[in-house]
Amino acid sequence: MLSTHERVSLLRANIHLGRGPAKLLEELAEAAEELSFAKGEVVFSRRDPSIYFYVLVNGHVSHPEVQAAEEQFAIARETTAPGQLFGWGAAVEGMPIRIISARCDEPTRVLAIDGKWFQARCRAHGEPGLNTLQGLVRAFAGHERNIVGRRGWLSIRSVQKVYDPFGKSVVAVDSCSVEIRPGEFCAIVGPSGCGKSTLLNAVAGFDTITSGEIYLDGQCINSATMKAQPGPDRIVVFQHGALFPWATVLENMIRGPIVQKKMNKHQAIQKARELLARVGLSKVENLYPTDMSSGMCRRVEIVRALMNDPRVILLDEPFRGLDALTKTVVHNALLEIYEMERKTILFITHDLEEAIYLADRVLVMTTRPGSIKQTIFVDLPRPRPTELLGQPEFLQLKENAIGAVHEEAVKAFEAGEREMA
Ligand SMILES: Nc1ncnc2c1ncn2[C@@H]1O[C@H](COP(=O)(O)OP(=O)(O)OP(=O)(O)O)[C@@H](O)[C@H]1O
Repeated sequence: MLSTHERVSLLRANIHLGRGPAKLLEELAEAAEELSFAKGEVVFSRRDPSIYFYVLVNGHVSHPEVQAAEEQFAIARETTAPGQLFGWGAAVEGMPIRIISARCDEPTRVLAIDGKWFQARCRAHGEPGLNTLQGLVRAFAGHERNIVGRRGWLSIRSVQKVYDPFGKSVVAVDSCSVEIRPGEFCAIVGPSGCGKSTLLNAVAGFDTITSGEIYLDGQCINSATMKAQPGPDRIVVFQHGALFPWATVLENMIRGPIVQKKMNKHQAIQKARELLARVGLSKVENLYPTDMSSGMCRRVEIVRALMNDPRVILLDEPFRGLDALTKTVVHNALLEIYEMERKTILFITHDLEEAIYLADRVLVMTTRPGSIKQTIFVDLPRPRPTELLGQPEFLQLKENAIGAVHEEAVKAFEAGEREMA
């Protein structure tokens, strides 16, 4: 625990009070909450991001959304110096709330400050809110300018799901938190029955959760107190495929947007043909699914997912059961679509090689109740050629993933689970 004096020195580094009443800084120091985060944790996962902002005590925090953007930002991509501010709170009056996720890259300690409280105290001291956090305002003004329009930020916060079949409760997922930035390709792996599909269904809005919240672009889409609903902003591609066998590829493509009244028939046909052409599938538009290979059907399904311009694409083991050669083809097709659209993708699989080959980040889940055990950052350049699969850096990542999943699979086995990863 820091003393009040130490806290005041830390706060003074970045919080410039207009008229500088030392009393307010002291009040702030005493009210701030000291929190510790493990490596890989996301600061916002423990509290309402619209209310808090943070002062670094020690450690290292980076901002994946900022890193993802190409332009230069006024905001630091990393927060490393004690006293630096990060996060977004309701500290500044009149500014729209914009959330930036913050990932701890090493064990990190912070002072968490309730922005609403701070705002109220500023008013009581006659401090105009806008002058009090100059560093933060500058940072966010820069960020605000640059990320407007980017969509697909998924925030899963402390999610728990308890199934209660016949009164015998099954805790499928517990304390599960993860931030997926706009345009990120994130794979989830873990032993059988650890809760991967449960999590995906909760994001898709197919199922309720017992506690926690799930946000999409800052808007709550699932929580214990709301009735989750699927929406066209989140498209799911399942392992068993979902093309209508009685309809041609083109009819399959246009059906959704027409039924949902998002497009008229003419617009839908135009969009479908445009998408098929972009991935070299124009020739199959009049074929029926039964006339095509399973690999081709999967490719069509993924392209179909883009018809509604979703914010997030959720894939639940879409390539399970395909032979190795077909998998290579569909992997490349998916990567091509990803390069083209840069949609946020949440991809569930048992295949660790597939996860590393496709994703920016692989999340390893613990055995049931599932939570995030380990994050494997896949810093391999894109586009990714198939030859990458034999290269040492790829094999090293695969070995790390195998180690982490195997450990959990053994635990699952010991706990009496029949199936293994
Ligand atoms: N509707 C349900 N009612 C009761 N228990 C359920 C229900 N759905 C899933 N479960 C249980 O919740 C746990 C997590 O299931 P889930 O399907 O999410 O795991 P998974 O990691 O996707 O598994 P797999 O890799 O085998 O597909 C399992 O123990 C499962 O038996």
